[in-house]
Amino acid sequence: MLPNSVLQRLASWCPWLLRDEPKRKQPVKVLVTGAAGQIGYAIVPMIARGLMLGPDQPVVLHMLAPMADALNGVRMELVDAALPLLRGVVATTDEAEAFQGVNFAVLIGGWPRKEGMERKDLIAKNVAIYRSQASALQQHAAPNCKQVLVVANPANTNALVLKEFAPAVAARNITCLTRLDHNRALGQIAEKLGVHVGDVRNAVVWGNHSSTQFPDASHATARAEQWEKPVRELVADEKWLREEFVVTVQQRGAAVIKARKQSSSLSAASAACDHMRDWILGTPKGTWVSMGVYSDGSYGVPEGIFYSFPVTCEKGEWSIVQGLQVDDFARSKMELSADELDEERSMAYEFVST
Ligand SMILES: NC(=O)C1=CN([C@@H]2O[C@H](COP(=O)(O)OP(=O)(O)OC[C@H]3O[C@@H](n4cnc5c(N)ncnc54)[C@H](O)[C@@H]3O)[C@@H](O)[C@H]2O)C=CC1
Ligand SMILES: O=C([O-])CC(=O)C(=O)O
Repeated sequence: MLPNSVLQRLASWCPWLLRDEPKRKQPVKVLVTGAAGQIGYAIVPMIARGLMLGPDQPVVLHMLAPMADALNGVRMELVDAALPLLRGVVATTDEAEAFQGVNFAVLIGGWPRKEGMERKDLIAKNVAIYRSQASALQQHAAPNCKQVLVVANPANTNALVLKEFAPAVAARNITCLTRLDHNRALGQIAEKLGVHVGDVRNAVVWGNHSSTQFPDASHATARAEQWEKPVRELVADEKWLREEFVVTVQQRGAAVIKARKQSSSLSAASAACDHMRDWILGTPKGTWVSMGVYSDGSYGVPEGIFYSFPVTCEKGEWSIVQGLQVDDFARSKMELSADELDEERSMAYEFVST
C-alpha cells in the first residue's frame, strides 16, 4: 500500500486513478424477478445506484421475466445509464439461470391487481409462480443467500408457498413486503402533524398486506419542536388514529390504483429497497420497521403464516420487537388479519395441490 502523501499527490494528478472506490468490495449477485414490469423497472436503477446494499457495494443484476424483448430493453437501458456500481447484467427468461448463484433475491414477478379486486384475488395466478420459483431458489441460489423478499401479491401467502416448496431454505431467510404500508403510515402521521416524515418513527403494521392489515400508531413517536413525543399525544385525536388513519393506510393501494389505473410502483420499489437495506445493513438504533415474517407465535399470532410484525435488524438477521402493549382494539384487528391469512393459506394450498 502506498503512503497517504503519495496517494494524495497521485489523486491530484490523475483523479480517475483513485475514484473507483467500489472496486474494493467484491460484486454480489442480486436477483429481481418481474424486472421488466412497473416495480422492476423502477427498482433496478435503485439497486445499481447503491440504495439497497450501500454506495460502496458493486452488484451484478440477475433479471428474470417471461418476455425476452422487454427484458432486453431494460438491460440496454442499464448499460446506457453508465452506472459505476453495476458490474454485470444477466437478463433471462430461464428460472434456473436467473437464480444461479444469487446472494440476494427480490421476487416481484407476478400479476398486479386492477381496480375493484382484492389482492387475494391474485392467488390463483400468482401462487403457481412461487411454487415453481421455490425449487429454483433452493437448487440454484448461493448457499449464503439469506435475504429473500417477496413483493408480488398476495405477498404474505406467496412467501408461505415459497417457504413450503423450498424446505431447504430456512424460513427466516424469506420475508414479504409490508414496508410500503409502514412507510404509508409514517407519511400519514407526518402530514397530520405537519412534521418531516424523517422525524416520525416506530409505527407498526400488523398482519396481512391487504385491507385487513392493522396500521398502529400507538407506539409511534415524532419529533416536534426539538422533542420526541408520542404520536398519540401530538395528534390528540383518538378517533382519527383508530378510524381515518387506519382506513387510509389500509386502502392506500386501492386509492393509487383508482388514480393511476395501475398499482403503486415507485413507492413499492422504494419500500423494497428500504426493506432489504435495513435487513442487510441493520435498522437505526431505537427504530423498528415492519416486515412480513414467518410467525413464531409472538403476540399470540398463530404460527404457520407470514405476518407483519415490528422488527429490528442487525447483522443480516431480523428479530421481532417484544413487549409492546396490545389493547383490546388492537387485538381484535390483529386477529382479523390472522384469520384472513389462514383463509388465504387454505385457498393457496387448494391451487398448488391441484
Ligand atoms: N407488497 C407490496 O407492497 C406490493 C406488491 N405489489 C405486487 O407486485 C407485483 C408486481 O407489480 P407490478 O410490477 O406493478 O406488475 P407488472 O405487471 O408491471 O410487472 C410484473 C411482471 O412480472 C412478470 N412475470 C409474470 N410471471 C412471471 C414469472 N413467472 N417470473 C418472473 N416474472 C414474471 C410479468 O411479465 C410482468 O412484467 C404484483 O403482484 C403487485 O400486486 C405491488 C405494489 C406493492
Ligand atoms: O394495492 C395493490 O394491489 C398494490 C399493492 O400491494 C399496494 O399498493 O400496496
